[in-house]
Formats: sequence, structure tokens, C-alpha cells
Amino acid sequence: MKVTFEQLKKEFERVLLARGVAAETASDCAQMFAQTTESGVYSHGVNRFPRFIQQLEAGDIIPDAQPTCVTRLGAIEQWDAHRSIGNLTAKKMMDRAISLASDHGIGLVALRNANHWMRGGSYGWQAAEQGYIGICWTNSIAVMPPWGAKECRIGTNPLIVAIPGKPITMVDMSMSMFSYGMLEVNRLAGRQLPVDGGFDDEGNLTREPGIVEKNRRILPMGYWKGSGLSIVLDMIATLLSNGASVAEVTEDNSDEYGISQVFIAIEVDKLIDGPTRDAKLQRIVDYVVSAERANPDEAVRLPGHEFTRLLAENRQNGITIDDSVWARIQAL
Ligand SMILES: NC(=O)C1=CN([C@@H]2O[C@H](COP(=O)(O)OP(=O)(O)OC[C@H]3O[C@@H](n4cnc5c(N)ncnc54)[C@H](OP(=O)(O)O)[C@@H]3O)[C@@H](O)[C@H]2O)C=CC1
Ligand SMILES: O=C(O)C(=O)C(=O)[C@H](O)[C@@H](O)CO
Repeated sequence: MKVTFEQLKKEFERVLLARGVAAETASDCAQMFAQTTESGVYSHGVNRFPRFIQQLEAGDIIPDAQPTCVTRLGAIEQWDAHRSIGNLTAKKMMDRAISLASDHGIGLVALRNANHWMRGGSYGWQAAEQGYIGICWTNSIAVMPPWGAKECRIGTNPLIVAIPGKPITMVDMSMSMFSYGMLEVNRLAGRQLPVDGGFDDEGNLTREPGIVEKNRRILPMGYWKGSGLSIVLDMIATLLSNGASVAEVTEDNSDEYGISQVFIAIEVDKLIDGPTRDAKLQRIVDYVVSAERANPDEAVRLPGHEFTRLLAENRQNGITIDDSVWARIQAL
């Protein structure tokens, strides 16, 4: 089925207000969930809203909590989220990193006691839209086996790198070959994964999303490389925020809350003039997309370059939502 942005936002807002969330917070949070969905990231927009509400009801998320600064070290700051709403707080933290970068050239905010920020790309995009390179990542509860193991001990810890330009180039990627959100998107659409996404119960690689969602033997992206990267991202976020690691979140908390995140903004325009920057970026883009195609019907593209088109299409034609997901939200 199709809905408009306004319908979607109103429905999110209704659910939040019914749970006692203050009007302004409900409106801002609903806006972010609707924007994520409208941008085409259904996995961490509309599809993830019922899980967000479950965590709100469980008290994992504290809707009236506000982040506070703990330590200032010039371009680096450490903040405590106090388990406030993940997407709203992450937006504030990237704004803070941008403000630090405008003073120092680079700004880094490390955040502890945070909640799931949903689409990590929102915050990279936010920096790039304002002309800054945006880099951020989060840890999570253990949902992925380290390379060589069967048991979950590491996070899917997505890493986001966004480059300002026309269009913005941005990678926003889970440390697993597929995020759990994308496994769900494929299962709901009745599709197999395009490449292997994990192991079945017998230890064979599988493309069946439902099997991996269930047994959690999800494949790290790049096999041992994604596993290693997930671990070092967790270590940096834990150390810089003096917060909880994947091990601590998993062993000490009843669910995925109290996580650690890092937000970095870098001002490029003091290092390179605008026309040179644009020409250098264009040369990279042209060089990449002109590579001979493996499949003549499939264009080579850069990450992030489809969002402007997707957004425009969803604005014009309405946002497609899985019927079962919409029914769940209406029942909340
Ligand atoms: N704990 C958490 O907070 C977690 C959050 N997430 C969120 O889930 C969302 C989905 O993550 P994930 O499933 O890893 O994302 P995808 O696997 O869909 O995409 C990962 C990256 O690969 C790029 N890409 C995909 N296909 C191509 C292609 N054909 N050519 C060039 N680039 C390509 C994407 O660009 P493009 O966007 O342009 O398609 C994107 O930058 C993200 O927003 C992430 O932040 C995920 C895991 C955990
Ligand atoms: O992988 C995801 O998708 C995601 O968003 C996560 O945060 C974690 O992997 C986990 O919460 C999935 O259950």
C-alpha cells in the first residue's frame, strides 16, 4: 500500500503521544522516522517503529531525557545520552560535531548511554548537506558471530562516511553482509538474498533471510574483515565515550540500550577551494561509473547517489509500505 509523508508522520505521532511522549518530542521523532522512510530506508524507518515502541514501553528509552556534555577537550567532547531517544540525540550530536569542526576544522563527539539511532546515514547526510565530511558509527548488542564462531559476540556496528558534493556520496553500512533490517525487507518481499547472508543450522552458507534472522549466524561483511572492523569500531566507541562495549551491553543489560556512538565532522573547504574540490570529485565519479559493466543492464553507481531520486519519487507517488507492517503500526 501507499501512504503520504503526512499520513505516516501523523500515525507515528499518534502512537508516541498515546504513550505520554511530550508533543514537541513526538513531532520531531515522528518527523525523523517519516523522513527515513521517505528516503527509501524502510528497514530503519517504518519497519523498525514497532520495535522502537516496544523499547519505549519497556523503559529502555527515556523520552524526556536530554544528553549532557561530560568532558570538553577542544575539538573532542564526551557526552552522556541518559538513554534519550536515539534518532533525536544522534542528530544533536552530529550538530555538535559540526559546530566543533567549524571552530577547529574537525569535531568529534563520543556518546555513551545512547539508544539505537535507526538509520545511521541520517547523520552522515546531515553533515554532508552542510558541507562537512561526516563520519559516525555505533555499537550494538551482540547479534553477529565473530569470524570462525557460531555464537553472537560482536555487533553489526554500522559505519557511515559521507562526502559533501553534488550529489552527496555516502556509505552507510552494517558490519554484517546484510543488516537484520535488510534481512527483514527481503523476507517480507519473499525474496532470496542476492548473495550469501549467513550460515544455516548445518553450517552451510545460505541466501534465505528467514533462516539467518532466526539462528543469528549472520555473515560479517568481507568475512574476517567485517568481523575485525566491527571489533575495533566497538573498542574506539567504548574508549572515547567511556561507555558500554558490545560485551557490556549484552551481558549487563536486558536489551539493546545504553550503547556507545561516535560522531565526526571535518571541514573540507579550508583545505581545498570549491572549484578544485568539485572537479576532483567529478573526476572520481566519472572514472568509477565509466568502468565496463559486468551486466550491460546494470549501471555502475556510487553509494548514496540514488537517494535524491528515491526521495523525489516517494514524494510524488507516495511511500510504499508493506501491508503487514502498516497493520502492526495501526494496531499500536
Ligand atoms: N545498530 C544499528 O544502528 C544498525 C543500523 N543499521 C542501518 O541499517 C541501514 C541499512 O544498512 P545495510 O543493510 O548495511 O545497508 P546496505 O547493505 O543496503 O547498503 C550498504 C552500503 O552499500 C551501498 N550499496 C549497495 N548496493 C550498491 C551498489 N550496487 N553499488 C554501490 N553501492 C551500493 C549502499 O548505498 P545506497 O545507500 O546508495 O544503496 C550503502 O552505502 C543503514 O541505514 C544502517 O545505518 C544497520 C545495522 C545496525
Ligand atoms: O541489524 C540491524 O538491522 C540493526 O539495526 C541492529 O541494530 C542490530 O543488528 C539488532 O538490533 C538487530 O536485532
